[in-house]
Amino acid sequence: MEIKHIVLRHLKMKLLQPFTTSLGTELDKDFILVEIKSKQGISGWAESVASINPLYKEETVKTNWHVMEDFLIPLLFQKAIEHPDEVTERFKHIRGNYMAKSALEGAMWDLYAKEQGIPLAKALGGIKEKIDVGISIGIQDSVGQLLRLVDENVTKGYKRIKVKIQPGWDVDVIREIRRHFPNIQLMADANSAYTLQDLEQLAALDEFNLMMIEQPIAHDDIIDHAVLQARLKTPICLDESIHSVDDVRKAMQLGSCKVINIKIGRVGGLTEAKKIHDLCAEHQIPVWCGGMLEAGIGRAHNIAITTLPNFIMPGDTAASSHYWSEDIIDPEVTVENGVITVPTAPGIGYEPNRERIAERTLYSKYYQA
Ligand SMILES: O=C(O)CCC(=O)c1ccccc1C(=O)O
Ligand SMILES: [Mg+2]
Repeated sequence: MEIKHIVLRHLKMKLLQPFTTSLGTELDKDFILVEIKSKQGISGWAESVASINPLYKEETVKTNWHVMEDFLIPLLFQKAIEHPDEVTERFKHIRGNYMAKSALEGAMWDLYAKEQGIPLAKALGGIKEKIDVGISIGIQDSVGQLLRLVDENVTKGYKRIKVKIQPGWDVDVIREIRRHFPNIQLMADANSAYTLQDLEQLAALDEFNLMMIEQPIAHDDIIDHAVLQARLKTPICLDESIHSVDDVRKAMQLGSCKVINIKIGRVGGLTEAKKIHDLCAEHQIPVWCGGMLEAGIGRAHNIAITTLPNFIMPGDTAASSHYWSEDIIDPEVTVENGVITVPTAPGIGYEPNRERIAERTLYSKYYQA
């Protein structure tokens, strides 16, 4: 792959509904869109999942821009890259900054697949033509409102319902959902809202047959999670705590979880995501693809990685229309009865819509190789 230039764009998109978690409420989505153009005129695309505030993880739009501009892009320009796996190697000595690395690496993967003339899913070793998806529902003003949303999305066919929980919005809420929907695949995500002090409250969730509870305690912990998992029947799924295949190995060794949420951005890219997938498959740990309220290009990357065989559980990759009045790709991501048909065109398989991208761009900058 021969890079001609890289374009970074800061986009802002209005969410159709506010998204509330234990971390706060999101009304808009700010993100960096990466376009890497080759000398042959092909563009590889990816989104960074870093948001405007350092609430979910430390990275933000601004820190990503700084790290990409001052460190990662110069490294990409240093010498040619034959295969996207080399990007991870090239970035290895730069600590952390997973989302920044992942956005550039993902654009290189898209470019690579397009140069090969194959779908990104295939380039990654994916095998599924269709993927099952679920939906993530934020904290609501009332239980009645939440029940209406669960009903709406179960009716649409989503294969698994995830609800956000926090102290004061947990056991009673889950009990109500179960009373109305005894048989749905249901799970809860706490985004680190609890500590080991809340053991009783978390153990009270055991009677509701949840598929899993996601990241109940600290964002940087795998030790207390192991203590907690030993006391819970409900499987723990780690999200925030996992940045690498080594993190997963250690979490498995300690017994910190039974399921892994793979987010491409959180683990530094598709190459690392694949490694995590493979290690989990080897140890019969199911994985699923998390979401970060991505626009269409990030969504397309999530769809591609989900085609790998050990993505056994439905992911958070809902339809474009769940988030946006208009997405930035053609066609939009659509979900039929909880299933997405994986695109077969080369690369991410959806066409970025330059007009809509320009309308949503607050700032952009070119970097010449
Ligand atoms: O619909 C989605 O993209 C998933 C939404 C979601 O749960 C989420 C969104 C933003 C940040 C963190 C999380 C999470 O999985 O914890
Ligand atoms: Mg989560």
